[in-house]
Amino acid sequence: MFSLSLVRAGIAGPSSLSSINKVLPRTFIRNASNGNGHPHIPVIRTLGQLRRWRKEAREKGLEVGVVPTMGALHEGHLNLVRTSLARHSLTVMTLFVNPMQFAPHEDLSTYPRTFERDLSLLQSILPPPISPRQMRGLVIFAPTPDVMYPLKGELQDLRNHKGVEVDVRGWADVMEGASRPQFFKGVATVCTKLFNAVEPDHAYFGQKDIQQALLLRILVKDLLLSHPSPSNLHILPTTRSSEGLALSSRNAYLTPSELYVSPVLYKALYAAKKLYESEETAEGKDITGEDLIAASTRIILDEQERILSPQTTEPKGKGVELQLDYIETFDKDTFQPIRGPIGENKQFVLAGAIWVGKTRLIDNLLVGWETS
Ligand SMILES: Nc1ncnc2c1ncn2[C@@H]1O[C@H](COP(=O)(O)OP(=O)(O)OP(=O)(O)O)[C@@H](O)[C@H]1O
Ligand SMILES: CC(C)(CO)[C@@H](O)C(=O)[O-]
Ligand code: BAL
Repeated sequence: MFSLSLVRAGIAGPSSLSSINKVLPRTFIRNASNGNGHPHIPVIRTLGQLRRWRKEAREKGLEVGVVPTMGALHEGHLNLVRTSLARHSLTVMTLFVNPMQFAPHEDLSTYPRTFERDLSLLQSILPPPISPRQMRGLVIFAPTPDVMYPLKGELQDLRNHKGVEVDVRGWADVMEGASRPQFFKGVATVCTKLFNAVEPDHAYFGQKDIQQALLLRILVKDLLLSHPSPSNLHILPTTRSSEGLALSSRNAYLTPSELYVSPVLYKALYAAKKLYESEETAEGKDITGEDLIAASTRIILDEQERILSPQTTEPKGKGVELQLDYIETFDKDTFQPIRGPIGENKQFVLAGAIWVGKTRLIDNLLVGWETS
């Protein structure tokens, strides 16, 4: 028989659903019985429910992985979940569009919210239960803003915010932090709260947001967190479309013409990485950070010129407004920009952000190292 705790954790089979229906509060088992033959995924809404679930997992000695997201799921998110499911008995996907990381002029109100679709996608990747020993469990933690910010006040205009803000000073004000000054404060604050709430043994983030993931490693180290520990905060590679575009929830904003143009950021970063890695420059050892930035920038400016040119014969993407925000080369540990000759065996990040129409896209490539 399946035990109640296994059912609660989402790792017991559908035959046990009637028993949890009797025992668990309705909010906890929302969507418990979906009738579509897929495994159910419990949706936890409150801190109390989450803490009870976590206590049981600890008492049973079950390892917990967390995948923090803002929903509007795509294959990049699903890969994070698959990895956590494969490695740990239990996985919590958090699904919370965090107001604090959006400045008042940013896209909080239009950010895609696709909860029912997200749930179906997650159901479709859960392996069918074979035997209790082989089962893997997934729950969703989808709190309201009042659960995450119990003091309730202003969350976007931080001049008027009262309450705790977590600021990873020295790492949060360059690249993404320079373009979006309150972004990392919001991310660091909400992730500290999520880590306190879930107490995960392991946490999974995507390389697509490399600065965010590396900054969070610094956060857990500097706050002496053990759940997760810095070495258990994992960064998984970026999932891309066949054209190279990094998958992103905000890609949903792009028109077909904009989608056509969008892989230019990846192509620009890739060209600079190849330039650095080419034998010619490695032997010369004198290629500079500025050279790599210039090589990437050139590709974006050329594409900008091409799509705006009345002479262009390629209709796709024609007229799309492309705007470079930044291209940067930076040290993976200090976030300091790389300037002057890079030399050999340097570990750094090539990253950039562009506006495609009204949508801001980011991407990066790692040079001389890999994430883990
Ligand atoms: N293409 C991707 N490959 C791997 N991980 C990804 C990818 N896209 C997002 N992630 C990761 O998923 C987690 C949740 O990200 P989030 O919910 O913000 O989605 P997103 O696609 O990054 O959305 P946005 O468009 O807002 O940037 C983050 O750790 C993020 O780095
Ligand atoms: C880490 C995160 C879930 C915090 O809100 C968000 O920034 C994201 O989805 O990358
Ligand atoms: N993936 C990062 C979330 C954001 O841009 O707000």
